[in-house]
Amino acid sequence: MANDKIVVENGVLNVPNNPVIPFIEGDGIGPDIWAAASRVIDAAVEKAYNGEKKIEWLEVLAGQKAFDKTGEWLPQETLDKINEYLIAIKGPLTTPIGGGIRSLNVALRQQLDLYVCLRPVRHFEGVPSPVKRPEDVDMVIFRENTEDIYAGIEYKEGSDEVKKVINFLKTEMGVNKIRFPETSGIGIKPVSKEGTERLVRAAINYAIKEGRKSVTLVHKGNIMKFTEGAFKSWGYAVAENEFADKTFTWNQYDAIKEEKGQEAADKAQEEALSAGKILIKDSIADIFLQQILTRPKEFDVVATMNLNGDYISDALAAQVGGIGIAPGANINYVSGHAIFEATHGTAPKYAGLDKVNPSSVLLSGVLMLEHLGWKEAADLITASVENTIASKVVTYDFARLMDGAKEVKTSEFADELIKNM
Ligand SMILES: NC(=O)C1=CN([C@@H]2O[C@H](COP(=O)(O)OP(=O)(O)OC[C@H]3O[C@@H](n4cnc5c(N)ncnc54)[C@H](OP(=O)(O)O)[C@@H]3O)[C@@H](O)[C@H]2O)C=CC1
Ligand SMILES: O=C(O)CCC(=O)C(=O)O
Ligand SMILES: [Mg+2]
Repeated sequence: MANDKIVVENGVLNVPNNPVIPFIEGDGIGPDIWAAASRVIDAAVEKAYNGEKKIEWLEVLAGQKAFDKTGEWLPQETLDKINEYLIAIKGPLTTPIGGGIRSLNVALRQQLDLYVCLRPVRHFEGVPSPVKRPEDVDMVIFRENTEDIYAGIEYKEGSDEVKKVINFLKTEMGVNKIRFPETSGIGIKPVSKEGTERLVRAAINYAIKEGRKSVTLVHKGNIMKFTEGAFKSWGYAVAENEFADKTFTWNQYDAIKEEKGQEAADKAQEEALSAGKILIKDSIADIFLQQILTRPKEFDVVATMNLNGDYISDALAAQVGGIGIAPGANINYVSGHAIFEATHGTAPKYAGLDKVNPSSVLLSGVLMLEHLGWKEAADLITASVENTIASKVVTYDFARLMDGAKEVKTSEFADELIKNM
């Protein structure tokens, strides 16, 4: 069987029938969930296309497995292979806290410039949830993936570097409000116009393509004016400059209100929305976290910076059953590179127990199949996840919250998904 490369031509993916797709198994629970998810993906592809299409998986190393075999945490060969084959999928990788190596997950996103972290959040019927109407949650998070405080520009307390930075801030920049300068670590938060524009552009393009109603820019711009506040202003400008005929912004609403009064602004917004325009609005991050719980129906596509997006992803995942079922993708819409990955981490206490829910990495695989245009296979998996959960055969995370559920292992859940396909 001929192996082949996925290529991007004029912005469109060209996917052969036997594409080579690199995978990183991941640390901790990675091997358990990847073994289960890859079996389900293969079964769905086989069933959807009667053997005409098949993914040729290519293992690439990162994390502990890479270190044990090569002495490197993220070998150049791994980056080269993903670069070459364009699309990859990965399990979670461990990041030590408070020292040690920087996040390999973040490094992969930065080095391949995968500027969008796409995390759709929807409810599957029957999945236990802490909220009354989890079905009201149907949001798609566009998290900026390459900058912000998450970029890892940090200087350790007591180091020569931090002394230099603090001295520079004091003497060159007139900063006199570092409360304990002798014992502070310093983190730097770069947020750029270009980085914001490409993220918000991707979110609006997605909203247009998928017939979504609004894009909410989430920021803490009242406090961090030139990073998060600028994100909001640059975001509105993208909508107004590049999507004028397809969007109506709260910025425009405010301008009309100022000039002609509230009634005129309400009327303009109503007319725009009934003409099918997408509402571009914004929300300060703290109240946003309340409102996604109390009024989730008001939110649709969400565009935000890296750290906010990290918090929001796990908070929203909780509302629809937890991170065991929350998928994700890291994408560069220009180069065509993408790495699909679970939202959760390595859950070390469950490593090797064949216990956890493989749905997060599996549904990331569904996103990947959709991205490849292999919708039939993607739909088979989605329907099987729905049916299997409805039959109450689930892993521990759901079983502990469901009455009358049968708890199964990770591998058994995969068997059940394949059987129900
Ligand atoms: N993209 C990535 O690769 C990510 C990597 N990480 C890394 O993972 C490591 C551990 O992080 P931690 O903060 O503990 O977060 P984790 O997401 O690894 O685990 C936290 C808890 O979430 C639940 N959980 C996670 N995955 C699953 C699953 N597949 N099925 C069911 N439940 C699940 C478990 O809850 P319970 O205890 O209630 O059963 C688990 O104890 C860190 O090194 C961190 O840096 C973290 C996030 C993303
Ligand atoms: O890289 C890590 O260890 C954590 C990343 C993370 O939490 C995320 O991307 O959601
Ligand atoms: Mg996270």
